[in-house]
Amino acid sequence: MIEIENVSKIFNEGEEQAFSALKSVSLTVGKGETIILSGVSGSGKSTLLSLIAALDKPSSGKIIVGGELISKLPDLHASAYRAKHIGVVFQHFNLLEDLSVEENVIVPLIHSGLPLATIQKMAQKSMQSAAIEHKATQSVNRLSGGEKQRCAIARALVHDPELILCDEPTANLDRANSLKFIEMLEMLHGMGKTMIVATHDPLFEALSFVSRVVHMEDGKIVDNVR
Ligand SMILES: Nc1ncnc2c1ncn2[C@@H]1O[C@H](COP(=O)(O)OP(=O)(O)OP(=O)(O)O)[C@@H](O)[C@H]1O
Repeated sequence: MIEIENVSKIFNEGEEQAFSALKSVSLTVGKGETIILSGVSGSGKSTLLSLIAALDKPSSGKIIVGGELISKLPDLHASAYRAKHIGVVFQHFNLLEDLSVEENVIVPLIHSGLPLATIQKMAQKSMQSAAIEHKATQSVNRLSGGEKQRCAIARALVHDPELILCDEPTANLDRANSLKFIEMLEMLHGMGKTMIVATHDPLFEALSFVSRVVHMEDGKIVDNVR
């Protein structure tokens, strides 16, 4: 599903403040695998996720997702690739606070060209999967942290992506909500989704549905434990 070959990322390349955030990283992730990316703050986890999501491009190396070379996609194609294949859940949820839950959830479908009734049905289904449909009409700014996270999950799932990327998804959740989030990941794993979760959270250690913990240090993968 994902092949990452000798990927390096240098920020501010060629300038005095050039910084090498990823150093020749190689990783293969099979379809349906759940991978934990671990490592201290600054080790390169978010940078790697953003390259897989084609939100940024590597300085060198290749990233192939589902047979498509995404490391060189022009921006327009990169957003089409995300809209079709990727769901992303961020630490800070990245929701539009003044809009309702349902309005946030349909954002990824705005340019899909699908009829409104279809979009509303897809949003309904996704909000049900994420257990947030009872708050559909409520503004996001009045939700609790756990509810915001469930709204973010509903938005990430609305277009039924095969690949789900999570960046520190439980950093702003209490233990009970973190455990609920993990249950949801397990359900998505059962649906055959491929998932990569960057986290420091010890709750993710030794989960039965996780196939590997990939440990990063200083821009490199130092351990790839099955
Ligand atoms: N746009 C940028 N310009 C310059 N340096 C950057 C940029 N983005 C990230 N970096 C640097 O790259 C390194 C890796 O950052 P990254 O966000 O990938 O780490 P991380 O492992 O995800 O950390 P955290 O757990 O804190 O999110 C850090 O030292 C960071 O300061």
